[in-house]
Amino acid sequence: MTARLLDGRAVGATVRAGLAETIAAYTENGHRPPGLAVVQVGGDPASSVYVANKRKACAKLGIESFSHDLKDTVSQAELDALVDELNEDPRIDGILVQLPLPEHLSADSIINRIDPDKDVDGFHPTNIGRLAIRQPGLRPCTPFGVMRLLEETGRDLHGMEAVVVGASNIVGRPMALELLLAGATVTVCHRFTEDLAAHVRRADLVVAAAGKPGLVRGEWIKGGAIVIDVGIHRRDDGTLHGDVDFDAAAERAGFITPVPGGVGPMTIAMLMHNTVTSWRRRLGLD
Ligand SMILES: Nc1nc(=O)c2c([nH]1)NC[C@@H]1CN(c3ccc(C(=O)N[C@@H](CCC(=O)O)C(=O)O)cc3)C=[N+]21
Ligand SMILES: [Mg+2]
Repeated sequence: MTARLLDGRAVGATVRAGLAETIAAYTENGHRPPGLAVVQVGGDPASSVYVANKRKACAKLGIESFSHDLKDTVSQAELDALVDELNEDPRIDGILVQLPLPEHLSADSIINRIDPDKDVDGFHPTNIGRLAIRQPGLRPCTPFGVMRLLEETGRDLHGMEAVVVGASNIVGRPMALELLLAGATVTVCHRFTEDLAAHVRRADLVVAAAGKPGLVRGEWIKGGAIVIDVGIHRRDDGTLHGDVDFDAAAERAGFITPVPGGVGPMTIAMLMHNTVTSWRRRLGLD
């Protein structure tokens, strides 16, 4: 392997340590701690593990977490009422409603209902709009985490040919906006793209976020390119894999993220970052 690893666990830990310091400095001066509300609907085991990890990460930093575990039979009206209550609660700086939601509930309507200044996922149309016009509010966590990882490469993104594979609301599209604002020339590939290989072969930076295991082949990677893998898939043997054929890509890339241990831990770190940003703004600390 020739690529250098972009270690999301290590960079995420650095981000979290910085946040812990900020929180300690202000709470020692008598300010209330940051508060994050985590709403989970139904008891999906994978989701529960993930939510429990977020709570632990919060506690370690000095963020107070408020858990709301709702039955999967909860009505839209009840969920709406909870979001309204959390929007008004002065102890709460961030609201995260774990997705996906059961079929009978509308994720769009919940995302739209969350106060954009408490939308620590960065999913609200206001926050996506702010990003699009370079007035970032709360930035979507996964693309934000990727931008933080890219800093580790020390490379200048200006003029770089960046190819984003996947155009989802929560990763691909905001990722393209982030890279555009950073000065890259951005191509977004998606299900209707005719020759994915041709686009990837030109890329100095590839962000794979299609949700298809092994979609991006190692032989497509340009020598020295940066490869960021947002995909996460569990095989029957329990091992995790991304959207990139890692072993072959690592032979050619300059930098590459592993799965696990790459983008995933950065997403959580940036969720904490957004919670602290929202808290500072709410307390007038900036
Ligand atoms: N409102 C909302 N916001 C989210 O941000 C959100 C969500 N809903 N629903 C579920 C997805 C999934 N997601 C992950 C974040 C980090 C890891 C992560 O840290 N993964 C570890 C591996 C974990 C393992 O071992 O299973 C890694 O990549 O190293 C995984 C998954 C955030 N999500
Ligand atoms: Mg797609």
